[in-house]
Amino acid sequence: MDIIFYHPTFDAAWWLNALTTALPGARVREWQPGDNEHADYALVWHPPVEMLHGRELKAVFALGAGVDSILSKLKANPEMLPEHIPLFRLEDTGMGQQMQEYAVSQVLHWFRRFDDYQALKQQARWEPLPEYQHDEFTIGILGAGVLGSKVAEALRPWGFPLRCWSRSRKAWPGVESFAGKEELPAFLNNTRVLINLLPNTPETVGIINQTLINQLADNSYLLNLARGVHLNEEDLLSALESGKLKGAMLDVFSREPLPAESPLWAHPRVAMTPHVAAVTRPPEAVDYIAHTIGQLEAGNAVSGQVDRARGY
Ligand SMILES: NC(=O)c1ccc[n+]([C@@H]2O[C@H](COP(=O)([O-])OP(=O)(O)OC[C@H]3O[C@@H](n4cnc5c(N)ncnc54)[C@H](O)[C@@H]3O)[C@@H](O)[C@H]2O)c1
Ligand SMILES: O=C(O)[C@H](O)CO
Repeated sequence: MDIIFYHPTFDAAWWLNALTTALPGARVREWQPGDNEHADYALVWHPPVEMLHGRELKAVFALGAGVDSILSKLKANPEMLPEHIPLFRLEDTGMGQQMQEYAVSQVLHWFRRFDDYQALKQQARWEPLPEYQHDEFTIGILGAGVLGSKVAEALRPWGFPLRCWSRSRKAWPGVESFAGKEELPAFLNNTRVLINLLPNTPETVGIINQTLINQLADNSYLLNLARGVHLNEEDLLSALESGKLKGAMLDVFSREPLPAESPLWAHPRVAMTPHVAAVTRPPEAVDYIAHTIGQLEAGNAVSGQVDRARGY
């Protein structure tokens, strides 16, 4: 079996070695421009069109959870990967735990009013504030997939009312499930902390805008862990200005790296990280890909295949 690998920043030597160990007998090589030799599988992130074009591959694996960048490339270059070649993505592979850590720590930060105490400290003010109550801190998770479910699971023991929104209804213990566009208003009503874990699709671009934010509880908080294009950054700034939103924690931005002139950098109620909420963990990713290839070779059903028409 021949496997080609391409990632703009990962240590290819490490991956080649790990894949060869996990798939004994496989010949794994780093793809280089001009390499048109046979391959059965391709492991990629931001691949050049010519890497995949014209190949009769058994499958392609995207080396991340979100497939928006490869799907938009495929839209512009459909010949790059014919529809009959399946595209897989990473499901969890350690990202779930990272999202849990991020979400739990940030929700508790807001719930315990550390943002307020930080602001008071700037003014050298010693001022105990009233406690927030769990029942006034409803947490709504947009996107109830692999990562949304892990975040819900980690938040459950903390006693906050939990709800999720997705295309189809979920039956998760302790989580109220809302499904489809028609139930979005009910999901937003009274939500105090909105956590975004949707995929980037034509239906979800710009979803966190003024209309959506206005339906949240007053003094609410936004945690964007998915993609920058989900959020209208001007509407966010207006909502912070009006007081509708009390704070935002952003990991992803409409332009990355965030341009120096963005007002988000200096905003006192916006915190941020540089798209690191959940990164690909190579050992877990290799295990997952090796297992999936083994299942595909054995003709067994596997999960993680991207539905190109749906966009995720
Ligand atoms: N910031 C980071 O570091 C980072 C890391 C990993 C993933 N992500 C992002 O997180 C996203 C989610 O990952 P995942 O593995 O949980 O994806 P997933 O495909 O398992 O889950 C997606 C969820 O969104 C819901 N959904 C999709 N379109 C919808 C629509 N139009 N209306 C309602 N619900 C809709 C689905 O029903 C599903 O519940 C990824 O697509 C990626 O963009 C970000
Ligand atoms: O989708 C992912 O895996 C991360 O956001 C990296 O882009």
